[in-house]
Amino acid sequence: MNKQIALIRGDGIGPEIVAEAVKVLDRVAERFGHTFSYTEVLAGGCAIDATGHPLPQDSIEKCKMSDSVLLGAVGGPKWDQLDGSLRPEKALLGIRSALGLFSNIRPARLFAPLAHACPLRPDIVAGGLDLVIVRELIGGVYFGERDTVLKNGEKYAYDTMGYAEHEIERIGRVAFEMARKRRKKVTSVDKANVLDSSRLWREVMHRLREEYPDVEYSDMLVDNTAMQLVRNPGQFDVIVTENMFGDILSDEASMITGSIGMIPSSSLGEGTRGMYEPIHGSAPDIVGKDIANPVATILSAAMMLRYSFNLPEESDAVESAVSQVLEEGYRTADIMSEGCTLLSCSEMGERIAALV
Ligand SMILES: NC(=O)C1=CN([C@@H]2O[C@H](COP(=O)(O)OP(=O)(O)OC[C@H]3O[C@@H](n4cnc5c(N)ncnc54)[C@H](O)[C@@H]3O)[C@@H](O)[C@H]2O)C=CC1
Ligand SMILES: CC(C)CC(=O)C(=O)O
Ligand SMILES: [Mg+2]
Repeated sequence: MNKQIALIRGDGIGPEIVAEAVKVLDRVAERFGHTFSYTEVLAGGCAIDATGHPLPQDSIEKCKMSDSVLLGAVGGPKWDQLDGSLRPEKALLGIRSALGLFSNIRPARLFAPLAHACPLRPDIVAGGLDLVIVRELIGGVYFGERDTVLKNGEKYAYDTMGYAEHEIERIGRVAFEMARKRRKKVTSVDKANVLDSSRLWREVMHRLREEYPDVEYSDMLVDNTAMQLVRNPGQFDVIVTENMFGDILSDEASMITGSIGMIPSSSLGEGTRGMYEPIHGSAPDIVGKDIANPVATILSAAMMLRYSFNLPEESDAVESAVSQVLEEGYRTADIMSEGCTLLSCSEMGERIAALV
């Protein structure tokens, strides 16, 4: 199989972790007889430095011409003072929107050997943890009308959260279909006690659940969900929620895996072209030290193999290699525990690639 992959290395630790995922993809290509070729795409702070814009039109075109996109992370303190539309993070929102990637899947799975790294109580962790957050990705407050205006002699800034029925329905379907392949349980998370957009969210979800009588369904308010994720994460199978709630809850859920460096993601729309990225950011505090955890990016590449290229065996091989490395006691600094062997970012990538 020949595939063209757009690589957005981005900023901060982005280039370090993407390099490790590429090592793993190259090993997959070698072992299974595929050809993966890469197109370098500029987006984020590095694109601002090179072109003055976080997402040049040429970058969008390159992504559209590729079979899929692998992204590290964008942003960092160097660009923090820039105005809203010129910020590196806008590149991320821009690509997601330009490619129509409404469905962001963020699996939070505790690998058994990392149970010790999980900050939750052992009795909560016992038996394993495995949930998926299905996050709506191109609507809600990150894409709503916004402005900063002068009001009563002072600055007033606003952002608006809004959803159309069809936007809620299509992400709801993704969640119900996913639940059918898992433990058949959907928790829809909203703030329907306050927000109109959440009340519509709930109305559409309730309509949809009639089509999935085999799936257990419940509503949960987002503040309660934040608490329940720590108190009893084992109660969740598939969580479906709007853009910002999903963003926040998935960072929280990463703690059940031991580290934010462990959660991958896929972002898909109607077709097979997707964008794959770790859920974390550019981690400016550890950039250039070769200590970042590349596993989330490597597992994102595994999701690309499964969902965009329909290569389940190859994807399984990558996930098994990650499991094996962890079982053998190799760790990056963020998941290090006593008796284990500390690896750098690049050593971890090489070790996983060697086991594919
Ligand atoms: N998808 C993206 O490109 C995202 C970009 N950002 C941007 O990244 C920059 C930094 O944001 P923060 O709030 O600091 O969030 P962050 O996720 O970059 O870092 C939070 C903490 O987690 C650690 N961490 C993150 N990834 C890690 C990894 N792979 N291995 C080990 N430790 C890791 C960092 O060292 C830091 O202590 C900001 O400019 C932000 O806007 C934030 C989130 C997502
Ligand atoms: C620009 C932000 C929405 C990125 C982020 O935090 C995320 O997608 O998780
Ligand atoms: Mg986030």
